[in-house]
Amino acid sequence: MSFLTLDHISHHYFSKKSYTKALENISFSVKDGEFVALLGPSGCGKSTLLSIIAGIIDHTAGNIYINKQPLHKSKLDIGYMLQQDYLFPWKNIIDNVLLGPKIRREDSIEAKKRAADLLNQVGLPGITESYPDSLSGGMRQRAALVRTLMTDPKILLLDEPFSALDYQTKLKLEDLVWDMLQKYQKTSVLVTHDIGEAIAMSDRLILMDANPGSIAKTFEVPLELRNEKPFLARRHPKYQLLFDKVWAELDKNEIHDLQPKVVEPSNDT
Ligand SMILES: Nc1ncnc2c1ncn2[C@@H]1O[C@H](COP(=O)(O)OP(=O)(O)OP(=O)(O)O)[C@@H](O)[C@H]1O
Repeated sequence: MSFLTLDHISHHYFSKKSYTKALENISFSVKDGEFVALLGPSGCGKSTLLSIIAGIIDHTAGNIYINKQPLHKSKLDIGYMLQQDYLFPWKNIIDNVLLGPKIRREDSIEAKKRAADLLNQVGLPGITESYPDSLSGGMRQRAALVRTLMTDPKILLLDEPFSALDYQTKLKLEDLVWDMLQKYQKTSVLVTHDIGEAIAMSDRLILMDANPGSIAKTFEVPLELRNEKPFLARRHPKYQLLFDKVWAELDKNEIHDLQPKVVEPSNDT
């Protein structure tokens, strides 16, 4: 059943002198518990789309539904994980991850127990009193994942969360995040430039084209890959087959002009 529905979403950025057609007519659905990856050239509107789903920016046209409710009426929490962890450097880890429950005035003893349990699950036991500056990039992203999960979001938006990490840490974190999202049955949308990451982590890939941002093609990930953790999925023969198909499609789309489509207003506007 569809949990998140985007129905003919368009978005234009306006300035005094021009406007940019960032997204045009984007429609797709994400099922409850499904993991979808958005892939496409720089500037095709992937981050804009995530910001629209998160309710951070208002789209110009179209409708978004979460669990059949219009986005602005939905009371469900949406979690956001970004390339940067945005942990507050002046707060220790436990205070950083307890920020969400504190704002929501949740029971602090219960929240602390949950935080300790989650920190344990992501391999960060005993760092509750540490400050972000004393942790590695991978550890900080693990803490950021716990902070995101603390509010028990029904939908998780992941905007290149591993792109600032070294390769080995990135592979480990892909497995960890995939595990946690499976365990807690989250509906997830991942934005990435990494074809391998998209195939290894998701159930379905949506390939976007630029100028204006639109959907070029959708690929279902074979069940054999979806049932494996990302690291093992990368070693499956069907992984390379799908990689080649996606690569060919992206390559084909490279003929498109990647400069943003800036439309100058005519004299009568
Ligand atoms: N605040 C803004 N004002 C005007 N134009 C914007 C703004 N933010 C993004 N754009 C333009 O909208 C288009 C889509 O940008 P967006 O950042 O969503 O793409 P993206 O696919 O996430 O890019 P990347 O992969 O490089 O992160 C681009 O042409 C960009 O220049």
